[in-house]
Amino acid sequence: MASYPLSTSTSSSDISTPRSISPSSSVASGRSSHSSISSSKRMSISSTRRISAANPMSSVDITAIEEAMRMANLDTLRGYSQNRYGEVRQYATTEYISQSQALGYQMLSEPMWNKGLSFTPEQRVAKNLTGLIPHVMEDSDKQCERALKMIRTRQTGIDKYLYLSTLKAENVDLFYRLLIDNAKELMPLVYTPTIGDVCLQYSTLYTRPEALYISIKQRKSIKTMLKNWRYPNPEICVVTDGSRILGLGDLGVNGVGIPIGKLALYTAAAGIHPEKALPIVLDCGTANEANLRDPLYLGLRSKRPSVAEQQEFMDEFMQAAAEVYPEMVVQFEDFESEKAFNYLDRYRGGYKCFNDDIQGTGAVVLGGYIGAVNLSGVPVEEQRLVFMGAGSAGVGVAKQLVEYYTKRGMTEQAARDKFWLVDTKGLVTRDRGDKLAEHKKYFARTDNSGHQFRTLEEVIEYVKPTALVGLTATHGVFTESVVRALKASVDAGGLGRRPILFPLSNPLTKAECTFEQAVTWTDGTVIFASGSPFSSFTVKTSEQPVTYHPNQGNNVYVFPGIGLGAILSKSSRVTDNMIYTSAAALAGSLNAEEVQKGLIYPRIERVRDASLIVAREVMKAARRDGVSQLPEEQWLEWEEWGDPALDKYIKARIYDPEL
Ligand SMILES: NC(=O)C1=CN([C@@H]2O[C@H](COP(=O)(O)OP(=O)(O)OC[C@H]3O[C@@H](n4cnc5c(N)ncnc54)[C@H](O)[C@@H]3O)[C@@H](O)[C@H]2O)C=CC1
Ligand SMILES: CC(=O)C(=O)O
Ligand SMILES: [Mg+2]
Repeated sequence: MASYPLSTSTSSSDISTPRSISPSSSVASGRSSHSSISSSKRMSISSTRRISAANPMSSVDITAIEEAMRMANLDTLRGYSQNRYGEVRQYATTEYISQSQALGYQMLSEPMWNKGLSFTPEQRVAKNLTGLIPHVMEDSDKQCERALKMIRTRQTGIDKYLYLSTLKAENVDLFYRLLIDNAKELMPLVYTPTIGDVCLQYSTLYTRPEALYISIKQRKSIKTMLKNWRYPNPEICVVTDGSRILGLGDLGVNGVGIPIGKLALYTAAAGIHPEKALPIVLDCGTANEANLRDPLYLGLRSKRPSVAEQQEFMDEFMQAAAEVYPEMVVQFEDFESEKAFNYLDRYRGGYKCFNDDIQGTGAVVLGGYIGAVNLSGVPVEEQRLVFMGAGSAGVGVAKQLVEYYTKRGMTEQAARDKFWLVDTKGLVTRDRGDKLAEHKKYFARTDNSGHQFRTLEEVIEYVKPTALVGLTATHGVFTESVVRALKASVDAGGLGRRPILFPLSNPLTKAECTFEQAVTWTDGTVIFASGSPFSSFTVKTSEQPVTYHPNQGNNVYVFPGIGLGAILSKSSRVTDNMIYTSAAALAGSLNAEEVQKGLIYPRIERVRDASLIVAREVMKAARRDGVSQLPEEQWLEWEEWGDPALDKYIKARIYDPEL
């Protein structure tokens, strides 16, 4: 057990000092005063000044606090202080019972400031923490070891998730240190697949708010609700209306687990500061009968209103968000297909926004496809792709791949002809007889000579594809006969060509087939990527066992870098080129070991490295498209020094938890 001598000297380094991100001059404003505080507990400006002068939180800028109070029209102060950016903000938790004790408890109860057992002796004395935490001082490794031990003793994914969630609510640095250093083990807990189970039960599991919950019933106060967010000036927001959560359907407000999880990955994978991440669920009711019947359900107990009314609400949200947080990039997540396409078209010209399911998924699959084609032995021009699923993800991916082909010089028509999309009614054709959703029309085939192909087997027999992509949210649709037919159609000439098989639906229970099935049914030749992670699979042979490694084809490899790139380049819009570039950057981010292993994505442990490369290239694309609002001199300087200068800029601005 580590021990240390207690010293009475105070440290010059203050925990509240900004660390890795450049200071901002913005201040919290517009908050209401808390008149319920008894007068004995109130602090006047002068007492604040006295506290600040007397105690070691000496970096607090009194002028800025006074300015914040003036703007908020406050005559009493309830715990304003500065965060790491130098921004003034309000403590939600502060009840000043006595100055000396309050300071220590504040440090421990504020998750962004709590350093657990890492507080140095100097900090413990300076912050009046002595006696409030055990004597031992531990580095981050030791504290992570304890947390990992606790996680591993828990039996279910949800129990592990709940432990992690509590940790995040208590000690943000420790949570992110743990997540970053143990990405392979822990990412499936805060993200897919476990987050799917969490969303299904969110209303029962709920213990504390972690997002903004904006209901259509309170649509006139969206701005007020946005301003009520705990931290000032968020830079990235992930918003859903819960209408298509992973492959689990309409979960209503329970879908909020997705924005929370995605933003945890923004921090872990791209170093967006946790204070700058804003998860939002727009509650418009739900079509989910089980939720509507659940007495514990936390959302509006009503069916969704008309599409037009939901759109009006979305219009109001987008306007309010841009007004309250003009710098914030908005990521649309898990909106049901029609809305997903509509909102992207509607807002992308006027706001800084992108759709992760359409554009992020398009980019991540393109990134993996580039590597997969190289491994397959089938030249890219000869590839023929069948997509099972023609929703926001299926169409988004197919369109991104069409762009890839056209950038390689193919005509748009020839590129489009490489794709056969299948949905619940069979091959999507112009003359199928049903009213095709708008987003499917682009890929509707006209070369079917009036014949309608109803099953995937029929489509494979007809198309003879080289690649099969699943985005159906339906487990088991890649049957043994389907996968064997794919293999046969790729390897018809016995040239050792390999099939590309991407069952991409989430969570794991919705994957179109498993990794083990894919390996077995293709005799180990498959090039495989799934949306949620599968384990490696070892086949025992008469000689020595052969282990096959799956890839995870999930938009987590691009959305954090797209968001970070858009933020750091101060982009006024998220352009198609920024999205496209993210795919190319991802494809180029594998290291030699990964290439040698036959992977098509970097190992998930390296997602942070990949995100930084993606962010850098997205920034450059923003500049090329004329949407970066960084000063021209800055870009000229980077041009002289090249990528290392830009990398340095990015690295200096990202969050790296220190304990
Ligand atoms: N790996 C990744 O990064 C991503 C994975 N996804 C996953 O993709 C899935 C689909 O998402 P969306 O396109 O947004 O959903 P969606 O509901 O818009 O589309 C689903 C499509 O699949 C079709 N479909 C459903 N069952 C089918 C069946 N048995 N046979 C043939 N077609 C069938 C539907 O007709 C529809 O065209 C979800 O599970 C989602 O989690 C989505 C985004 C990213
Ligand atoms: C990964 C993701 O965005 C989805 O499954 O919806
Ligand atoms: Mg999604």
